[in-house]
Order: sequence, then C-alpha cells, then structure tokens
Amino acid sequence: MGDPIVISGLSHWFGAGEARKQALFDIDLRVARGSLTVLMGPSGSGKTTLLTLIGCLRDVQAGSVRLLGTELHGLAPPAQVRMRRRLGFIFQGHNLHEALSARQNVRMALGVQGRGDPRAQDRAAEHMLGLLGLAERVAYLPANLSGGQKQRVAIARALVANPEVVLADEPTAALDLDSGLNMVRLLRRLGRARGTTSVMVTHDPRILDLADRILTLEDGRLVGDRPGKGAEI
Ligand SMILES: Nc1ncnc2c1ncn2[C@@H]1O[C@H](COP(=O)(O)OP(=O)(O)OP(=O)(O)O)[C@@H](O)[C@H]1O
Repeated sequence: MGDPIVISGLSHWFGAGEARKQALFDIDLRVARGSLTVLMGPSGSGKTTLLTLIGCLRDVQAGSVRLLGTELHGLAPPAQVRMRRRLGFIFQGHNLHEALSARQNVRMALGVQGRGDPRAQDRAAEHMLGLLGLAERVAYLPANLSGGQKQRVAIARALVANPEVVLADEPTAALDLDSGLNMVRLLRRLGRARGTTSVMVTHDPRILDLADRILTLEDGRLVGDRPGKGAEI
C-alpha cells in the first residue's frame, strides 16, 4: 500500500479579482502510514488551509492531493463525503451536542456509520473515553464538563470509529499538560498499533518531542521538514 497522503504541486488561493490572495505555493509532501506529523508555522502561514485540503473540506484548485489512494482534485461531492467518513477530525470548537451525554456524543460517530449493535457501540465509546481519562464522566452532559474535558470528548468522538487518517487543528490548546501529552501519546499508540496516520497543527512546543516528523510552513511554503524526537516521554 502506498503512502496515505501524497501531495504534489498543491497551490491554493482565496478571494477573487483584486482581493485574490495565494495561501499555498506548490506544496510537495508525502506522509507515511502510521506516522504522527506536526505542522507548525506562524499565524497565516497556511497550516489550516493545508489541513482542510487534505481533509476533503475544501476543493483542490491546483495540483494533486492523493488521500488513501484517491485523487481529491476534481472529486465529486458524494465521493468527498465518503472519503471524509474515513477520517477523524479534531478541530477547535468541539461542537458537542448539548442534549447528549459524553457517551452518546462519542457513539454518534459510530451510529452514523451504522457499525455494531447499540451495546457494542456504548462499550466502544466508553473504552475510548476511558483512554482519554474520562471513564468517570461518560454519563455527563457537556454543560457539566470543563473545556478540557469537552475537548477530550471531541477527541474520543474523532477516534472511536478507527479512522485511517486523523487531522487535528490545535487539539491541545484547551488541554492541561498531562491531558495534552496523553492525547498525543494515544495518537502515537494508534499509529503503531493500527497504522493510523495523524497530522496535527500545533504551536505547543511540548508536543514536538512526541512527533515523528515536524513540518514548518511559512507564507504558504513548506520551508522545514525534519524528524521529531519521537520520544516516549
Ligand atoms: N476563508 C478565507 N478567505 C480569505 N482568506 C483566507 C481564508 N482562510 C484563510 N485565508 C488566508 O489564507 C492564509 C492562510 O490562512 P490559514 O488559516 O491557513 O493560516 P494558519 O497558518 O492556519 O493560521 P493560524 O495559525 O492563525 O490558524 C492567510 O493569509 C489567511 O488570511
């Protein structure tokens, strides 16, 4: 099987006419299966734009993004939806359903895909919440959880369906040190155990130590690509 993410000659623009602005310039990148890659760079350097292009959340305008063997440039909307279902997204603003418990919020990610019977879905949701340190909170409503706990529920929801690729935009911003490191260690474990490939935007220097690879964007260009320590802290 080839690399799960293969990008070549990727450029992207926002706006039209006078306001047209290029956000990405001719990006080439391959990401290995099971790896944890960190994307860093100054504000406005194009990190989120790149992540959302990989995640099939915007149309590829120029160049090629091959995700899990499928070319995204020109991909029809129904196929985009199917592709997104194979991914796990951890973005800012957790978008939890306020009327549903933590367990139900996580279960929804399985229910949508019709996987397993309800009891098995509950067990899967509880297991993932437990891995994120929320075993005691599975029945809580979001209103009764802290910001960091809500973020961890959102992370559990993104991971419970065993996605092949996880895309995360500053997932640790709302987390304390232990929760942040725990989350990144979990992504690493999933990478080793299941081949889950993770790409994470972060400004968090503590995370860098755990990454397999560190990419730096500046003004829409990939200017740095170095191995992380990948250390087990
Ligand atoms: N929807 C949009 N419309 C117009 N311009 C946009 C849009 N989204 C992003 N841009 C511009 O594209 C460039 C890259 O933005 P992007 O959000 O990808 O950067 P970033 O590195 O993720 O920044 P941050 O760290 O602040 O989130 C910036 O100049 C930004 O202003």
